[in-house]
Amino acid sequence: MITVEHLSKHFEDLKRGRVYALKDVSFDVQPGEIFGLLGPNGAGKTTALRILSTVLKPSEGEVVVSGFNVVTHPTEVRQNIGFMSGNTGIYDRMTGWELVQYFGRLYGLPEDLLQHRLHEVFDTLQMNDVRDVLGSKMSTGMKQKVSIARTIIHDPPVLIFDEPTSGLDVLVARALLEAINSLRTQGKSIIFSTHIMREVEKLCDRIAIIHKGQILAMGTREELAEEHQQPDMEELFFDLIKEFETKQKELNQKV
Ligand SMILES: Nc1ncnc2c1ncn2[C@@H]1O[C@H](COP(=O)(O)OP(=O)(O)OP(=O)(O)O)[C@@H](O)[C@H]1O
Repeated sequence: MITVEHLSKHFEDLKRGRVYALKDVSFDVQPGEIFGLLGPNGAGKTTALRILSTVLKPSEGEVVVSGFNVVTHPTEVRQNIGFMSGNTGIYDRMTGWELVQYFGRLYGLPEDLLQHRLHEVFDTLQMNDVRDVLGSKMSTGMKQKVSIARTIIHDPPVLIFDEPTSGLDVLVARALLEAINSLRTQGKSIIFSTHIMREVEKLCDRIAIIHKGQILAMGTREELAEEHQQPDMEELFFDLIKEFETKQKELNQKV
């Protein structure tokens, strides 16, 4: 489970001065749920996910992952999460099996448990054909499967996917989304960040629309449609952004 409360993050940028990547963001993700962070480039998605995975520290607010605070217990948080982005690396000179095994060892899994998990993960993801293939010889689809396998080898309760389908063809992307979907049924708490509306519509139980570091709307598809009287997600997305920009402009004119 993940809880994010009043999270803000700013950077001191040489050119732009203080930049708020996140402003007072709150949400939670429950076990067995896929929570979608939907926002355009620069919305703050990556910053939020980096804080969740302890790479960055919050400026304000509190983030708790599986009962551990990201600032005070980063090691425990890292043991409880799996992180996958679009460019999760595959090593040319390792086979699929060797690479996932290597990551299992990095996570400190005892050898007998590791061997059990390797068989389990390769079976579940139906990737025994990649077992002995070197990274340099893998297709994009194979690489993605190995990336997921290395993300889940330590069986973490929380999974974070940052634009995982970027650069993939539709078939590979579809297979990846199906794999993520099956992780939900195993009771994982999953965050899925993307700027692709269709992915969110298909996959996510709840959605937060994020823009310029702020959550503009949050809920299930049905709740969002009802609340904003707009059944079309894409239209809803553009309406919210337009409304936000108009308000910002008015505020700036007043100052
Ligand atoms: N280290 C940094 N220094 C200064 N500004 C930063 C830094 N990291 C992020 N930002 C700014 O914070 C804002 C949010 O960036 P972030 O990368 O989180 O967005 P994003 O939603 O992930 O977008 P993208 O899909 O383009 O990665 C942007 O304005 C970005 O320029």
